[in-house]
Amino acid sequence: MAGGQGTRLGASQPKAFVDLDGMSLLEHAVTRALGAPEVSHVVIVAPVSHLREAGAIASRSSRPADVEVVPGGAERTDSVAAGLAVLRPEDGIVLVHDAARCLAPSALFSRLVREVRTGHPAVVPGLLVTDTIKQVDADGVVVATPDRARLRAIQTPQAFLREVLEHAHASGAHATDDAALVEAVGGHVRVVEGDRLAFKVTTPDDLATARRHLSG
Ligand SMILES: Nc1ccn([C@@H]2O[C@H](COP(=O)(O)OP(=O)(O)OP(=O)(O)O)[C@@H](O)[C@H]2O)c(=O)n1
Ligand SMILES: C[C@](O)(CO)[C@H](O)COP(=O)(O)O
Repeated sequence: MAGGQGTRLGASQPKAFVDLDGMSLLEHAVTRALGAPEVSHVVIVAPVSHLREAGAIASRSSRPADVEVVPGGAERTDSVAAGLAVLRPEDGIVLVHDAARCLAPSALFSRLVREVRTGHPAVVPGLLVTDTIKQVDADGVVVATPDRARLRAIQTPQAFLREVLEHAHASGAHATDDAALVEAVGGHVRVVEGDRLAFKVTTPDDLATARRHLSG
């Protein structure tokens, strides 16, 4: 998913096309996705304004025949739907990934596919939460302190049996992640150990963190 604008990053171009050590975030993400032997087809969902740039990334990737580009939609869910619409008949497991999580390693893609193959229809990576999280009302008054041991900070790639994800999207609902759509239609979503490198570049600080990771 590279169809967002990256408003919180505040760069002069959409976030996925911002440079990170000589390569855009999107190119880092595509390179790592293609590095997983289980990944046979990549669909880049890009802003209408950047279809050409996305096409160039597809062309210079390690497997250009397996990478295509489609225009995204207004919200992330619309962009995912645009990607689902061009899946190939043989695409049985779908990984939905954010270009913003550009350093998620190939091994994480492979591990998620393996989890789906062992019989879990929807598998997402998550990290233990290290802060105490409080639920507040509209006035900022605490209404609950959930048990931290039961909380996970969810990442991408998120892996699904294709029919499970298509069924969830057919509901027409919107959510910030695809697992929530599956949950909303009564599907079982399993959380497995995430990867610190799969953090999301949202703000300029996150971009600086990504640069530090790459430099050593
Ligand atoms: N209409 C959209 C919105 C988001 N995304 C993608 O979804 C991922 C996660 O979204 P986020 O980090 O929130 O990206 P943006 O929406 O671009 O950021 P912002 O909310 O700061 O504008 C990103 O890789 C983004 O490109 C997308 O494909 N289509
Ligand atoms: C899909 C996601 O990256 C999982 O953590 C996240 O929900 C995207 O949310 P955002 O609001 O678009 O940043």
